[in-house]
Amino acid sequence: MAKYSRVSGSVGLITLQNPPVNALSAAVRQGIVDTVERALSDPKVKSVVICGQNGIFCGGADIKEFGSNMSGPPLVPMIHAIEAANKPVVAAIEGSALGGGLELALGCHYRIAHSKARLGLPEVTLGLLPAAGGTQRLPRLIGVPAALDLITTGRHVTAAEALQLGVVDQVTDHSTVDAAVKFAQSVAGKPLDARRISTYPCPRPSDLDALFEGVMEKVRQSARGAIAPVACVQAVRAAATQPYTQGMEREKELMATLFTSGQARALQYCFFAQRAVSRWSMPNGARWDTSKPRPVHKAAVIGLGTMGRGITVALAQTGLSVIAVETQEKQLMEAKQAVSGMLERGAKRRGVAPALDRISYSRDIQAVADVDLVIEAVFEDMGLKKKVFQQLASICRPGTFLCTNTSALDVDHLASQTHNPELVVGMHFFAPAHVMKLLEVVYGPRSSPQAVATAMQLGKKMGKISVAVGNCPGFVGNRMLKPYMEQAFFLLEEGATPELVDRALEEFGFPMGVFRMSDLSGLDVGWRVRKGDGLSEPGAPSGQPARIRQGRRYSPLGDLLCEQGRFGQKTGRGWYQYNKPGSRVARSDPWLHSFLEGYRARHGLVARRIDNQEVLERCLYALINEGFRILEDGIAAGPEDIDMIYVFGYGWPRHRGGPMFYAGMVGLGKVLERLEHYHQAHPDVPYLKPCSLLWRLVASGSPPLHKWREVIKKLHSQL
Ligand SMILES: CCCCCCCC(=O)CC(=O)SCCNC(=O)CCNC(=O)[C@H](O)C(C)(C)COP(=O)(O)OP(=O)(O)OC[C@H]1O[C@@H](n2cnc3c(N)ncnc32)[C@H](O)[C@@H]1OP(=O)(O)O
Ligand SMILES: NC(=O)C1=CN([C@@H]2O[C@H](COP(=O)(O)OP(=O)(O)OC[C@H]3O[C@@H](n4cnc5c(N)ncnc54)[C@H](O)[C@@H]3O)[C@@H](O)[C@H]2O)C=CC1
Repeated sequence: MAKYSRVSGSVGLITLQNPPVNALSAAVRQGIVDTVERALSDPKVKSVVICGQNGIFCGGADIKEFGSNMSGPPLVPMIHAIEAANKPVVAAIEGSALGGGLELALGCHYRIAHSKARLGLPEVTLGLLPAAGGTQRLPRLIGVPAALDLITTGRHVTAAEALQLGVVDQVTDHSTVDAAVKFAQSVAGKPLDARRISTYPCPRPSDLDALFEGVMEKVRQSARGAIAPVACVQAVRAAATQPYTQGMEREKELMATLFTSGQARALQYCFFAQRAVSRWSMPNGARWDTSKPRPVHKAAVIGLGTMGRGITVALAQTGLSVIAVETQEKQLMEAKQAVSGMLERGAKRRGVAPALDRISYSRDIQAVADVDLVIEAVFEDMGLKKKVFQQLASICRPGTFLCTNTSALDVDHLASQTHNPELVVGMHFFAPAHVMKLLEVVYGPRSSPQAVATAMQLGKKMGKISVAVGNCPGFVGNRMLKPYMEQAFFLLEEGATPELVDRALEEFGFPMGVFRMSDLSGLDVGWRVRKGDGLSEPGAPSGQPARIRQGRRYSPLGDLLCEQGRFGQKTGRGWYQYNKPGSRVARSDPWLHSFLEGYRARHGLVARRIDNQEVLERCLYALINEGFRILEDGIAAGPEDIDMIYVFGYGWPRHRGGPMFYAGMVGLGKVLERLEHYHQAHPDVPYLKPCSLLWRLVASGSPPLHKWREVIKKLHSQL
């Protein structure tokens, strides 16, 4: 809807009304068409102001309408009618003007923004392009390079930057609507020809071809297979090289291709899934809307290694006081330096003062006695962690939440070391903790809803995408990684190379394939875990074939590399070779290839040709199958939780929506059929055996993802 009123005698005021973000639904578009017509036909009205209610101009097209039969007046002619009006139209921009909202404002003759407003064309992040003239008007207004930047990245700019770029005409610290009404009065009756952006010639930089080639190359590299950024460049190129009307045709044509693409569906799914995961629930019925978090003002971090340092930075940047505890003098000194450096660099980027004085350091765990919440990040060693939790339970004042950053250990077992297990949850950050967006909040059977709510809220405050998950080895993300990596190892045994496997996964859209990733994080990490699990004794345990452990197929390849001191980047050798320890550029290693040949010969394995399809199917479907098991076990409440964990924590390409969404896109029947096929070929690999939830979903006609919860509920009720 749009409300119409006449203010100050001669100004028609149109207020967009569609909470919470005044998205341009069919009703809003109809309201704009009607009210603009009314204002233009009222002789008492000399100028018009368009604003949005509740302090937000407009969040763009109504994304919820995209999947449905779109009715109502289309945006393009509506914006044209505004631009063609013979009375000045002023956009009063408060809060946000995004996507179609900014395109509407670009159709107006003037734009006035509040100093706190944010503007942008984020369509590319939804797999689209600004198809209501945005790709044609913006370059005409601010030039090709700046428009390309905004349109291909989708980044939001502040009002100050928008003013500097020339997107808005004025910025105010006071009431934007008052300023816009005053301004509208001052320009009433003035000629408008020079204010219609579509009539501007598009500035043509002399090196146009080189400019577009450079941008296209950059965009293709960072897009990792996403098609929308490429289409955005093509649309802006049309603005720079063709008359406006033809440019609009090109914009429409490109949008039509994007609009129906699977990528747009995946990205729009991610938009809503990202928000849906904050509405968490636990199997015992506790939920986000009935569980009140407790405020956290002061927190402690125990252990200042890789993770503790990042967590300390993230907490301090959020405005909390932090007590940072590290027992080793040398580590403490290094940590102080590293944390200060990270804070200073971050503050410089954001143009604020570094939060150095919010942190106090100590070697004595007694220093945490009066904090509201503790995050333990000592070595991944159950014995050590148990001791730390026992200490915390006796030192901290009653009611303190005790959290662990363990990546796989049993949170409930740690909780049992304290007098108040209900106050214990996992807060599983990802490295580097002050940068990575994902936080898994792990609840055990005894964690209280308030502890979960508090950790979730703290995560949100830190700018994380927090996902609440149940307690099991590896939780969600690392549990699913196990079958994925296992398949990659098996593929090497069967004839693949690390290069082949990584290439297939990187072409799929992962920033790094499994072996490059493993070299980066250190092969010794997994080795230690496998040793702890009794898997990686040198040589086969007596009476067992070398490649069988605990009754199932096992690949000792990773262990054999570690035995040679090949820990990855840190030692300059791993699945690849590096110029020197710590170097990042992975090079193919002939040693590794002959090592693989020798290994196969020793075990009587005959290398066969493996193609990309097999790599993707075996690695990804094994991972997805585990995702279904996680849903079946109730460890994740819904597929969106798993998908956001993979998108934000594991580099799953966002334009493929996350593993569970991807399974739906491929077709559950196909995933099931391929898993069965591979399981028949490898009956000693339990991860390839399709799980019962997948069978159940296929038997129920492969319902769309938003209906999976019903099937899961039924499955649980029958158990
Ligand atoms: C051939 C076909 C031709 C079609 C032509 C289309 C041409 C186009 O030009 C296409 C477009 O406009 S696409 C839309 C572009 N706009 C955006 O991407 C902005 C999305 N929204 C935001 O960034 C933040 O919500 C924002 C910054 C606005 C506010 O952030 P907050 O943190 O304050 O609030 P959120 O929690 O994000 O959002 C609150 C609730 O509003 C829902 N929502 C937000 N934007 C929406 C939108 N544009 N459409 C529909 N719903 C939207 C959001 O889901 C959330 O809902 P709940 O989770 O239920 O609370
Ligand atoms: N490194 C990673 O990528 C990730 C690690 N994690 C988990 O985070 C935890 C920490 O891992 P990292 O930071 O990598 O380990 P790290 O080895 O870099 O650091 C551990 C630190 O804890 C200190 N420490 C040991 N005992 C202590 C005690 N009693 N009191 C205070 N400090 C003590 C050590 O001196 C060391 O500085 C582990 O549980 C790990 O599984 C979780 C996510 C990712």
